[in-house]
Amino acid sequence: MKPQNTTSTTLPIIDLSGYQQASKTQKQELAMAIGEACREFGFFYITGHGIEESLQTQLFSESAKMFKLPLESKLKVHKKLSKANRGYEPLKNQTLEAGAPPDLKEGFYIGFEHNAEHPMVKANKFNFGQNQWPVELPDLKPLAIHYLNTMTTLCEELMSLVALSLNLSEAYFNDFCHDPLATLRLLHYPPQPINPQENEKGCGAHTDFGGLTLLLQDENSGLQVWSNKTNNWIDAPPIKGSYVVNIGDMIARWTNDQYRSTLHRVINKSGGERYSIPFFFSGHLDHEVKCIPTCLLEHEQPKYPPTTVEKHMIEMYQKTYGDK
Ligand SMILES: O=C(O)CCC(=O)C(=O)O
Ligand SMILES: [Fe+2]
Repeated sequence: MKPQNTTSTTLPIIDLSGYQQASKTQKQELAMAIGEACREFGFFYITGHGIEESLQTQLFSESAKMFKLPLESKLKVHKKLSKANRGYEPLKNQTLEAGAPPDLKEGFYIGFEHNAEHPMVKANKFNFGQNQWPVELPDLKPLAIHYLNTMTTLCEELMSLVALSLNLSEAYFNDFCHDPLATLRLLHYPPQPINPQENEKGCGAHTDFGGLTLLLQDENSGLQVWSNKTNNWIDAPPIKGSYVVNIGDMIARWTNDQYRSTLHRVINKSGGERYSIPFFFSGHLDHEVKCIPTCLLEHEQPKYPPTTVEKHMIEMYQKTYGDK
């Protein structure tokens, strides 16, 4: 159906250095660059984001240790034992591309460490609850929680730039950003088999469900992004220290697809083990997601009915996990 070769087109790289001290004009310039990338690709890299490389390296190191634990240890923290989808998911547990074989990846889900008294936990909100931590790795918890908090702040900044890029006030998405669902996912991809089943790959073609995804990759390529312009897959190779940022379904719904929630997939042809760490910023679960009036062009109708963050997230988990 779709050509399998990739082109050498590259995704834009946006340097956020100096964002904290940026003038209004400088913020507008950054916002313009983000807007352009969101319209054309729905994907871009960020550098100068302020997340220290040593933190990224430590997290990769803990992640590799976690996946190297005996299966028996990992199964003790299987995500099916958690009410909040936290913990380990074995290889081939999720099918991100409908009709394709299950994904050749294993993962580990981490969220904010809220206690049972937190209002969102008490209200049984989707994916709010306790984490599960492998006893063998005492350093993982403080590191991952610190990383989650830092990434959340970065996403708040990016959401205010997204707002500016749409000619909205910088604070437009503040309610969305309040008490958000934010998920860290440690991923491990074994090498692509020499004789894969038809359409079998690390991660099937999919769009991300939430607001923003910030992906940290190790040195191994594998991520490919669909380009509507060239009708082809574009490689998104790792750039040391950077994040690949992509727009999730909610921003596409808000903007009536002016900003793209773009298909992407992973084929780990590196020959070695590939590790990646996506951070999903999904926002406040009760937030309504419906077309922003100023994003509707003349004579256009909203393409998607209004929904809430929570409804959309539940629907997407059901779609990709089936009864698992
Ligand atoms: O591992 C990657 O490079 C991408 C992962 C991804 O797209 C996802 O988890 O949604
Ligand atoms: Fe994704």
